[in-house]
Amino acid sequence: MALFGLFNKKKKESLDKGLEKTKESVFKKLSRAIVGKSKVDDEVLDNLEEVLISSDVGVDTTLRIIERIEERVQRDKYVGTDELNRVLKEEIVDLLKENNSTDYDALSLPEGHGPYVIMVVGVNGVGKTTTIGKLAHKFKDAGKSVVLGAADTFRAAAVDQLVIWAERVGVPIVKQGMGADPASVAFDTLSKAKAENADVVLIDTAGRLHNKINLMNELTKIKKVMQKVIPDAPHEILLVLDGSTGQNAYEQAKQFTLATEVNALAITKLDGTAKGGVVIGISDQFKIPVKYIGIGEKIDDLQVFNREEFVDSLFN
Ligand SMILES: Nc1nc2c(ncn2[C@@H]2O[C@H](COP(=O)(O)OP(=O)(O)OP(=O)(O)O)[C@@H](O)[C@H]2O)c(=O)[nH]1
Repeated sequence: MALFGLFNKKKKESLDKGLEKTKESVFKKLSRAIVGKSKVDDEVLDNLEEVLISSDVGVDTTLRIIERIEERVQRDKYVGTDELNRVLKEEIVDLLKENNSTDYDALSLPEGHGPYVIMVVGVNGVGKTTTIGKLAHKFKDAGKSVVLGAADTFRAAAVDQLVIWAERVGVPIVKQGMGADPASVAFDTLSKAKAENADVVLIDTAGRLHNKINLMNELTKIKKVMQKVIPDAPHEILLVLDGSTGQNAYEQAKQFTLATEVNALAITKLDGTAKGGVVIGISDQFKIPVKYIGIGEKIDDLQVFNREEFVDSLFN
């Protein structure tokens, strides 16, 4: 229990530190929004709307949050500005619950399932390879056997980088030469994982967005070939987005959700940006749960997303 408490404390400290910039910016704006006001009225709500939109929460999600707070003000008759932080936290957590009603442990996999296959997608440079490395480390730490598949064969550097991560974490990797067919790499990876009865497979893919049809065709082909080995693979399509790109991340989410059935999100580089609000907006807008957040470059700087912890860290 004491050890668990220590772990949680460490996790919270890293989260607070990782979200420092967003938090500072939101806090400053919020203080300005309520200056000289003792109760939440229309003017405060207008200001709050501006705060959320300028914090990259997105227009639609902001309006949904404001609507919830308006209802709350009507119901409770009086909401003091000193309560605004608490009310905001509660309403945002409830909103995020709509995308994922149960609190789950992202690292605990279905029992007796065979290899759990995660296909990782996202454009170059968002932190895909790094996220796969960190995730492999997390699963390994949780006692799972992991196999990596280097199906981003478009750039030699991408394979090399994943090899470095595999060595660092101490997990096997399946690769072929540069320019090889990504679907063939995926096939080999799943065959190895199945033969060795591995717990988790993480497949890196090339995320070229220049042509939606190409992207769709490529991802569909990889999936089809995977299903020859494991019929219900991939179990998870994890889209990695760079949180520091703000509105660009929304656009990428739009393109990828049109191209394939994304069912989990990892949002990276939340450290060093004031745009952390994207986590709330993207999850709400696309109705896809955020499973992981990246808050630094080091191996331990990936956290399993917890909406209460996140919102608490942002608005405290
Ligand atoms: N600060 C910070 N940097 C990160 C995070 N995640 C990844 N990075 C850095 O972002 C850069 C790009 O990460 P990669 O993992 O190479 O990105 P990728 O999407 O695989 O890109 P390609 O390898 O070019 O396809 C690297 O320098 C990483 O160290 C994060 O959460 N925080």
